[in-house]
Amino acid sequence: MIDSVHRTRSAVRARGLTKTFTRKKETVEAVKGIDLDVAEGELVAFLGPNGAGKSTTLRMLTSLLAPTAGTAEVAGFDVVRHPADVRARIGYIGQGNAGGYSYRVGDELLNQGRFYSVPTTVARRRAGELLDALELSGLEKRTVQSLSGGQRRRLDVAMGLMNHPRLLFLDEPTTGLDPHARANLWEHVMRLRRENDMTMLLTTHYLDEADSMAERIVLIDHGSVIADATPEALKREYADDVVTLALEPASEGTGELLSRARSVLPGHISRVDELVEPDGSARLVLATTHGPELVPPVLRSLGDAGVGVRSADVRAASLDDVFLNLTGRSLREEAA
Ligand SMILES: Nc1ncnc2c1ncn2[C@@H]1O[C@H](COP(=O)(O)OP(=O)(O)OP(=O)(O)O)[C@@H](O)[C@H]1O
Repeated sequence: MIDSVHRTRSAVRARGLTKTFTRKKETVEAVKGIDLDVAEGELVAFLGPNGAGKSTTLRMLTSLLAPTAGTAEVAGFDVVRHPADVRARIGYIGQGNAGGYSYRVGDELLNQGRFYSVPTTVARRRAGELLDALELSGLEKRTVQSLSGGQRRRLDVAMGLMNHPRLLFLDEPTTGLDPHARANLWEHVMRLRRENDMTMLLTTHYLDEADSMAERIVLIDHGSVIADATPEALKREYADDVVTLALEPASEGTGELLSRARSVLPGHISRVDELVEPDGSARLVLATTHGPELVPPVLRSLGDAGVGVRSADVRAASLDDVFLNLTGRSLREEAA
């Protein structure tokens, strides 16, 4: 009972959060009045194209950047009026590597502890625990510049956790890492999250990462929230699975075959497209909310009507489809 009350407390609450940058004569409306609630214990990902306003939002929530308008409370404190209270309770892992290149790994962690006023003996113990937890043991005496990209990013995470935060902000934690290093970093971060019961708010360009890691996705475009739900709900609401059926050739001709096939399809299909290859072979492309479940009844109906099916392929709805349907643009292409 107590736990459920505790869990529904708000870790982040923003209303009308706005940031306008003005430089010389240029004005950039980076964030346009975002409302956001993150409950304690949630893992929320900001997903959006370059320049959407994700980092600017994160920097306002971590008190690093003053909003132009609107309010935000983080860990119960107003980010403008009580920035020190906010910073004492959060960890922030920015886009760039935090470690000073010529400093030693161990010293960087102790310096970070000092920055958060963690007593030295506690900081030493904490640094040791984090080095172990993030597979950095034995590297204390190495300089930051001698670490691999993945090790450096793990050091960033360790630095962000020196003050034992319950709320962690990560700005593109895995950008630039190879798939193995990305998976490795996530494994560590998720374990530390479980062990420390942390709330997490992160930004990412990687659709697969947001899809598999985030409990909730806040889709941001041009400084505004365009959707906010679980990955499953977003895909159900804004995208379809695509079922492609390659048909067996028939003597009656491709046009007649396709119209006979179409006429027996079950009702709950959002869209049917026909593809005819140069060699005359035909495919039906069906957009539907429940692709895998649609295949058996479609095969039965086509079979009963004497339409042979050579192969069936189901492509599950993706977050890129969601973004495409909401904005007309592909996140995958913009990221590339
Ligand atoms: N200090 C600044 N001065 C002027 N404009 C800025 C500044 N910081 C960000 N911007 C602009 O604000 C907009 C939002 O930038 P922001 O970095 O928040 O986007 P983002 O979604 O995090 O992008 P990315 O995924 O590329 O990091 C962009 O148009 C950017 O050029």
